[in-house]
Amino acid sequence: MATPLGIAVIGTGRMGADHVRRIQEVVSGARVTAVVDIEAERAKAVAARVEGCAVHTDPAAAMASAEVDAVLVASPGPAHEAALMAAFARDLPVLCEKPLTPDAASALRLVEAERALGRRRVQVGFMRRYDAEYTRLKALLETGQLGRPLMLHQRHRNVASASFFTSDMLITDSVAHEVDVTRWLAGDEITAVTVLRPASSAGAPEGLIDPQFVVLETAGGALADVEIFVNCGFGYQVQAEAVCERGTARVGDGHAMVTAMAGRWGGSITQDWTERFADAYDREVQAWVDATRRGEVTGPSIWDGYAAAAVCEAGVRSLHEGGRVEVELAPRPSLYG
Ligand SMILES: NC(=O)C1=CN([C@@H]2O[C@H](COP(=O)(O)OP(=O)(O)OC[C@H]3O[C@@H](n4cnc5c(N)ncnc54)[C@H](O)[C@@H]3O)[C@@H](O)[C@H]2O)C=CC1
Ligand SMILES: O=C1[C@@H](O)[C@H](O)[C@@H](O)[C@H](O)[C@H]1O
Repeated sequence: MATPLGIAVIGTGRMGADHVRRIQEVVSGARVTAVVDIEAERAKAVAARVEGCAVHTDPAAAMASAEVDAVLVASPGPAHEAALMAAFARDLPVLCEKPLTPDAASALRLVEAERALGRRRVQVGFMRRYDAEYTRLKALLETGQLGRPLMLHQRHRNVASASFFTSDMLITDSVAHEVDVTRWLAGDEITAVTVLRPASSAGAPEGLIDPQFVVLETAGGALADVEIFVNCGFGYQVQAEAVCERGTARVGDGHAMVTAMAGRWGGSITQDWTERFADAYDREVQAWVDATRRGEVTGPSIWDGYAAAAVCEAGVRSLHEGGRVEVELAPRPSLYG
């Protein structure tokens, strides 16, 4: 394809607007030809920065345009199913922000709909798979030098949660990343989840169960623990340590630069995901554009999105009912290996 890939960006909030900027200024081989938001003024403000960009309030209307070759979905999770079904109706390739959907049933409907098309059309936005530190960890584990991973310790801290954040969203919106990382690094499905509740922080909004402590079990017997704390107040920290048979490997300590000055030693902590994972988002979107222009779909699949949704749903049950909840996955279609 000699002409740039024409992309419709659905949802022009924080992530959508950042992806529009990325496609226009960082990524090669693509341009934004349409933006969509149910808040028309927000979409118009973003479109005003892009020459020749159409504005819509309905995703299906944008997808009907001959200028749109592919779709980037950055609306909230509950709106993803409708947007993806509209893209499937036009057989358009999609990069869908995580979570694929907030529950397993809707995610499975999407797996079935893609399977009915007979080929993959969707890459799910689990961007940590494109982060330099996480890809090095994955590559090291794949060499086998450390032996099998037995345990994975993960920490996920946000400075403060959004006003609409619920206790369930700590799992479905935030821990969804660690669920994907665990499946990806272990190369295995997660079979059970236990969510424990430490005392909630006085810094968290009234009624929000924050922090939470999540234990994931894999089919091969590995254990992963995740501390999720979305009102830690001090910084954005995402860390993972793999404990293997012959050694350990750890990423996310944030020691990219350490300064020594005026009798003090130390570094700074990133404040949010747009800063910590900026390079990962760039690589993720470029990889999607490149694959789409080759007529391929790579990266995290709709199955990965479904599996994460099923694990998160089990986690939400454990949060409310207590105890260990087993994950029930539908049979994996051959399309997903
Ligand atoms: N990969 C990552 O690290 C991150 C991913 N996300 C994901 O990105 C997505 C968007 O998150 P944010 O940008 O933070 O949310 P946001 O609330 O800032 O923006 C969402 C936008 O979508 C619009 N919208 C709502 N329903 C819509 C619909 N049916 N059709 C079109 N537009 C609609 C809203 O009006 C709003 O402008 C979510 O799925 C979220 O989980 C968010 C933050 C980081
Ligand atoms: O995906 C993201 C947000 O939606 C979520 O709310 C945050 O907890 C994550 O750190 C961020 O990467």
